[in-house]
Amino acid sequence: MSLNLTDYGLTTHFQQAAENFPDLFIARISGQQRQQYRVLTAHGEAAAEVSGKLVFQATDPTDFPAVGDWVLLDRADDQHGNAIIQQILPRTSALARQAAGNESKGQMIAANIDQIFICMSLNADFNLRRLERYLTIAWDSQAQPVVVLTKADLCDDLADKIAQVAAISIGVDIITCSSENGQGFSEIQQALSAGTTGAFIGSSGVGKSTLINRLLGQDKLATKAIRADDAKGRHTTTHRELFLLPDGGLVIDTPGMRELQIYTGDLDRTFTDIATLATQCKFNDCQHQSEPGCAVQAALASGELAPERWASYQKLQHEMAYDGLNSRQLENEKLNRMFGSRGAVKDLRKRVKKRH
Ligand SMILES: Nc1nc2c(ncn2[C@@H]2O[C@H](COP(=O)(O)OP(=O)(O)OP(=O)(O)O)[C@@H](O)[C@H]2O)c(=O)[nH]1
Ligand SMILES: [Zn+2]
Repeated sequence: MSLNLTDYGLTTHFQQAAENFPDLFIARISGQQRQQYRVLTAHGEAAAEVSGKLVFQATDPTDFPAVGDWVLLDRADDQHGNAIIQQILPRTSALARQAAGNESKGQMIAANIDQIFICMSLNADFNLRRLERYLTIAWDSQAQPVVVLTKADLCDDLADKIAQVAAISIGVDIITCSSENGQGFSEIQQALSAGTTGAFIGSSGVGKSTLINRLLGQDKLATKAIRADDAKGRHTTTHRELFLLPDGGLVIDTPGMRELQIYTGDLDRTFTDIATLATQCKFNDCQHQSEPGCAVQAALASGELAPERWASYQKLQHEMAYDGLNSRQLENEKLNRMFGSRGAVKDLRKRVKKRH
């Protein structure tokens, strides 16, 4: 079997990065179970594991490959044993979460995602503060967020709900959909164009699996109703976590995505209104508490800034702590490390810490 990796999202960006290593073979991670990886190569799907050198050099869980990563293998297939992953190519985006039991280390959920579809249902799950939280995670990953409002069939004040969402989703497209009547599906398909990779995040039960199955044209993912039957052993789980859609887009769906908590975030992108206000404060280092000439406090007093939104901002700011580094900085840090500049990394950390 042979695969055209362009179908699986290979771009000239990654191709060029791989050309620096003419003896190695490019592949994309399509599944992971602990240390065991599935990869897509030009020759088809193969089993792979990371090299000892990669393990030895790793200083952080995010140094390990994740689903969606483009990697370099020592061989083109696994006919003579697992392919060995020698290198991870620099990521264009990274979705990470806090590693279990570790406050300062990140764990990769998925890499090289182009669009993050933030799903929120128009009935029980509707919560603007939660949306701000997901937007913050999405912006930070470097992927483009898209808001997907699900279960439109269960909503009778659609225009009002959309207006509320639009007010806080600055720079983001909003798609309204329903799996009951197919509304909004073509818009999602358009946003997930051929060769680009999407991920669906959002609370449990908002309809992510239902949506992905619809896009796939078949029931590959167990929805809540089906999972209840799982105890009877009717459905075997696949290790595949990267799916090719009939229309050419790709979807990454990993278990970690379903337990996404805030870990790093880009607050300035989610709260551009507050970021703009802050530039108008009298003091550069204004903490927006009781300083004279604080534009944020003034906006709160005049009603221009909603107190719930300000509280949400402060809460998220408080939760985010990774030596103050966001995902982009973490990736840069990784590049430095690849070029052996440990000193540079330490300096970066120190600089960022000072700033906060
Ligand atoms: N009325 C209505 N129900 C829906 C729609 N989409 C999904 N559902 C139902 O909502 C329930 C949850 O859907 P899932 O697709 O399993 O939700 P999920 O987001 O994948 O949930 P997790 O896997 O727990 O993260 C199921 O019973 C679906 O049938 C919709 O557009 N309209
Ligand atoms: Zn201020």
